[in-house]
Amino acid sequence: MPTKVVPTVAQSGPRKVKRHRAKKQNPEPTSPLGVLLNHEIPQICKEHNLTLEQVSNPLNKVLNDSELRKKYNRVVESVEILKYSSNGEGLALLPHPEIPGGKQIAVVPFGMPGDVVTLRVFMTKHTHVDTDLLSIDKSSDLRKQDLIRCRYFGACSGCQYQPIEYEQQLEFKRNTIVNAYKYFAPRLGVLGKLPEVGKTVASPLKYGYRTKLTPHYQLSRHEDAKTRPNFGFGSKGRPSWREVPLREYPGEVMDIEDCIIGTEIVRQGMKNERARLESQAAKGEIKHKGATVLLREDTRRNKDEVKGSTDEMGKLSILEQDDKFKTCVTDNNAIVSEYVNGLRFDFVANEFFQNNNSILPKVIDYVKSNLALDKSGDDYLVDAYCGSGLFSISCASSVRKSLGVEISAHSIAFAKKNVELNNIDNCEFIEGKAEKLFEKIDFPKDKTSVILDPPRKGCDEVFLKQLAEFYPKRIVYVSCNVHSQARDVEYFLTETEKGKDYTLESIIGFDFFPQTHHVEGVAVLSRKC
Ligand SMILES: C[S@@+](CC[C@H](N)C(=O)[O-])C[C@H]1O[C@@H](n2cnc3c(N)ncnc32)[C@H](O)[C@@H]1O
Repeated sequence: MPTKVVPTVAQSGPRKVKRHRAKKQNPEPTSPLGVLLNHEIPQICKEHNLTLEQVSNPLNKVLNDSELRKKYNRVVESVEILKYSSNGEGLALLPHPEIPGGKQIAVVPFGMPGDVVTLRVFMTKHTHVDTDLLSIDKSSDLRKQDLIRCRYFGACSGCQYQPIEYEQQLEFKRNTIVNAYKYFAPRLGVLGKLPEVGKTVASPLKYGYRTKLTPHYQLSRHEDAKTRPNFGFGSKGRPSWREVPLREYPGEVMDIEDCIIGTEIVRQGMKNERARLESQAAKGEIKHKGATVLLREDTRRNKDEVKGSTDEMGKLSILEQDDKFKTCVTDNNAIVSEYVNGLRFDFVANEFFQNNNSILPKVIDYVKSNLALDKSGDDYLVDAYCGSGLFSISCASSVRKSLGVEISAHSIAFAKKNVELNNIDNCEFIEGKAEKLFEKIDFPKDKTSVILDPPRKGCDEVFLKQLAEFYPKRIVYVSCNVHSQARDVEYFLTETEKGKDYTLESIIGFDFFPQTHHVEGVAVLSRKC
């Protein structure tokens, strides 16, 4: 006889219902989500006489009640897009699904201010809802659909601004900077210390400018080893407002055969690597479940030096342009070369280097002229966060001496090599955190200008305090995150002892990434006495 199993008390007791609890969102304040939660949502509430409570959602209830979730995850028609977020996504107010007369704030990727749209809410957060754009019922005056050049625009997460005239894109980017200083440097506004933000400087190339792309692939659970996985870029939700070709098993990664913001040789590299993945799949040779593939343009004067991505026949893809030879490198550790204003810069393929070569001469000219270097060449330069030496080396002929500091040992090694490659002898580089330069520096402060070009998170307070103590005559702050730049500039001018002696002379954007929401900010500070 089989043994009878008597349930224990715990087993026979009432089944515990697992309750979901929403995670508290605590984004980095200068990240796009931080800006949305701390500034853009409160701003919309203020403009529409709403309190934050009036637009908040009972997230824990929604997570634990499937009927309620159906009520929240719904299709909403006739929604007007009010403005862009700093991330290039539309922001709108929706009627609240539970509270009569109440509102919800919706984030609508690909929605443009002035559009009236139908959308689907697919995710509820405490503060707002995430949505997919289903159709545009009335187009914004700014929307020019015939400008869209990519068949994947409207689902791919890479570009936001393709249907917008280029001049208008520049104006949106200027507005992002205006808002960044309003949100992160409010005291400068009150003290009357904010100059008017200048007109964003255009990129010479509007497409075909990106010297680096990083498509990825991810084997989906539905795919057998012999099917090539999608190879491309992430999708932004599941919008259906535009017919975008999707493969049978759309995953997080969209299948994209070409990216028209890439340079010609990088686009060729993308085709080659896709074909390689196809043939590896056919042979069951895909080793990794997923990977990101580096595609980086390499430019050489000497054809014999070129190495890079090969086509299906195993032939090196090579492009001859302006007496130079371009290839697309896929090896993260390969050494690549770029030329800017005739100077050569070598660096490791997966280390930082600016991604839009066409705009660099304009940026360097602007930075150089705002360093206000003495024509006699008697000035000194500090290049903080110097990477492989782009700014130091570009300014070398106009200064007596420069000192660069950089945390990446690889980049420092290449900065030193680039000095030799360009026959320069007045640039020195040290490896370490930016503040390390103050242990070493002996430049006369009245003859020294400083370039800052930190990563997205900006500078830290320790560094900014020491910079103020060092007391250089001018500071040119280049930044890929205008929010952290605004925060740092305000801190420097108002919280450091000697920062109060400086004026914020100008703020301007450079369009390193046309068709996207990104903008590079350059702020110039000069010492009054
Ligand atoms: C935006 S890149 C600028 C590089 C260079 N100015 C250029 O244009 O090529 C920022 C650089 O800061 C470096 N970095 C990050 N944190 C740092 C720190 N705490 N101190 C010094 N360098 C840092 C990164 O390695 C990166 O090379």
